[in-house]
Amino acid sequence: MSASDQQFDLIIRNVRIAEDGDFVDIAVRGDRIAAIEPRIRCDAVSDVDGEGSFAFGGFVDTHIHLDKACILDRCAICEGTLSEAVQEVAKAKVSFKEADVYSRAARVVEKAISHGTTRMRTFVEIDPRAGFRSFEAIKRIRGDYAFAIDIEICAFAQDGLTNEPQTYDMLDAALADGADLVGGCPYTDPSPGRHVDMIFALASKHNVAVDFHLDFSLDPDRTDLPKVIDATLRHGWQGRVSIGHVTNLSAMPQAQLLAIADRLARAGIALSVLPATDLFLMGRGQDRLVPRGVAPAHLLAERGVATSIATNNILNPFTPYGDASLIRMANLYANVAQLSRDEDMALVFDMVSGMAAGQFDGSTRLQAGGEATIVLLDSAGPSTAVREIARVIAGWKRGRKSFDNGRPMLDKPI
Ligand SMILES: O=c1cc[nH]c(=O)[nH]1
Repeated sequence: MSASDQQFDLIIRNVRIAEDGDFVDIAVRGDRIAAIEPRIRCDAVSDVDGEGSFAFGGFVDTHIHLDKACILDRCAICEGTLSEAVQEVAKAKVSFKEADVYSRAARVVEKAISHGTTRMRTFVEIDPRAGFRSFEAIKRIRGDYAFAIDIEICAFAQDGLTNEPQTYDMLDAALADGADLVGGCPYTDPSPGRHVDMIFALASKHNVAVDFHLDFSLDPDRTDLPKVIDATLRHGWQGRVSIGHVTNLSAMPQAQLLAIADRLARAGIALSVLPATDLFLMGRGQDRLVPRGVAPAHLLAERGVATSIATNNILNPFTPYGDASLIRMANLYANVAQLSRDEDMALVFDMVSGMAAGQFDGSTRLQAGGEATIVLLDSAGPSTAVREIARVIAGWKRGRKSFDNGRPMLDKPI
């Protein structure tokens, strides 16, 4: 039966769902897409003119730290190094209160929603300094903003495990109390190999995915990656492991890089690249020709590695900038990676949308029968959106309008 003459809750007319594609209408009933067809004749409770915009399933942020966002006023940045950032946040989190974490995280989540993000994975530090206060706050954020965004909580050991065994028990408790997955950071632990094993022990016990901050240096020979690959294969965790940063990939000869890409693809390990942080923290100590330190995710994606570009930190010593915009991150990555072809732009768009969603077992493809989570961009399609940092117009989560940025209006003199 054609969609015409049927009754829908929502119809969004005159949108494209592919670069420069034909215009279609998207009809929604309840929380599902009922039809995507040209010129649907129907009655709908809400009838929206998409005015030629590009419709897709929303941006997916695979790696963000909501708990320590917006704390520039509490931290010093003198060196701009990784170790300074870790130490400054370790000091600051001692005095984090639940209400304070909630209000800073809410500020960032609301920005992310208005920038078209419909899913995110947030790390939350759980250790003797942070206690469970950040975790409790972020659980409330997850519930309160579920109308617009799906938030995954990764219980995270930022400051080591073997040096602080209490953290292990706290992560264990968080995983029993609503954390979705577990995250580790081998490079801050005196025993990185043991750290990797402890994180996998928690993942096995709770049957959850794992996400590591990994290899944050420019030394290709200093790496914990083989340990993570071995543990992934040993535990049969293919498709359930992500690694973030891995900045040393940017310092490798291409043959070595591609060999690693093939190993990652075979082990089903996904890579998140965080350009804003990596550009800020890498290459300190050089007064000229500062290295970029951003892993070339597009080259790994071409070898079959699931890759994503994410925002990471916002307004703290790891990244003293940020607005939680993934289309801005995509544009930054394309610029840093010196990309120019349409197909590369489309790949970069995929790394903040469809391919990123794959890391969560999800999809952002708009299709009849699929979830009616829809975001409109002022663009002819993905490639153009990355080039131009397309304006985000409005979005619906499971069929319900979740935000509307309105249309810009020029007031020309008459
Ligand atoms: O260890 C790290 C590196 C980057 N960003 C973090 O939050 N932690």
